[in-house]
Amino acid sequence: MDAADMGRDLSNVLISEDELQAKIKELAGQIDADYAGKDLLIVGVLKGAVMIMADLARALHVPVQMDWMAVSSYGAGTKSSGVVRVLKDLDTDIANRHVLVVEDIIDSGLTLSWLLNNLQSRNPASAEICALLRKPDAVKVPIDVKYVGFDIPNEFVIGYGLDYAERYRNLPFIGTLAPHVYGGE
Ligand SMILES: O=P(O)(O)OC[C@H]1O[C@H](OP(=O)(O)OP(=O)(O)O)[C@H](O)[C@@H]1O
Ligand code: HPA
Ligand SMILES: [Mg+2]
Repeated sequence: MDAADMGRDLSNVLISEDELQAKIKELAGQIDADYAGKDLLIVGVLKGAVMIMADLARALHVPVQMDWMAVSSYGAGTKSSGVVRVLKDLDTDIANRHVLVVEDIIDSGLTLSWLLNNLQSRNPASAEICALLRKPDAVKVPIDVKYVGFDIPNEFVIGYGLDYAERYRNLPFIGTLAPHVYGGE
């Protein structure tokens, strides 16, 4: 796929690279203040959270350790299957640790609600969520999110870690997908 193909697949740019980076600095400032003097473990949820984890971690000033979980509920489609599968568990024992889960998006909320329950059963000192994007109109399970970057409309988005059928993750901005790509009008 070349740049022209990529351009035709995009419907529009929802959040620019500059807006993303400014928001990440703002979130990092809040996290720095809240976790000052604490030992923080940030947990990225593969694969969508790779970009936000990499940029957020570099914007933080508090010392952190990084770990990763891989879960999948979307497979290759644009709808959550509702079934969360753990593809890779943490390497770290999180008992008595301050844990901040870093996610690219809360859509239905099914993934994070399941994940938070799972992590809480391991007795961390605290477990909070930082999500770059949230779709308020799509949420099916209420989730207590401490840090949110942007509330966005209920449309399928791509870029900055977010994929459609494993593509577009490397776009540096968030865009919406043209309906022709996934079989719409
Ligand atoms: O709130 P929900 O409706 O549960 O959707 C959010 C989840 O779906 C996506 O993951 P996906 O299963 O596509 O895996 P990926 O990160 O590897 O793309 C996204 O990265 C979140 O983890
Ligand atoms: N885009 C990409 N992946 C997703 C989305 C989305 O809008 N919602 C949940 N996973
Ligand atoms: Mg996905």
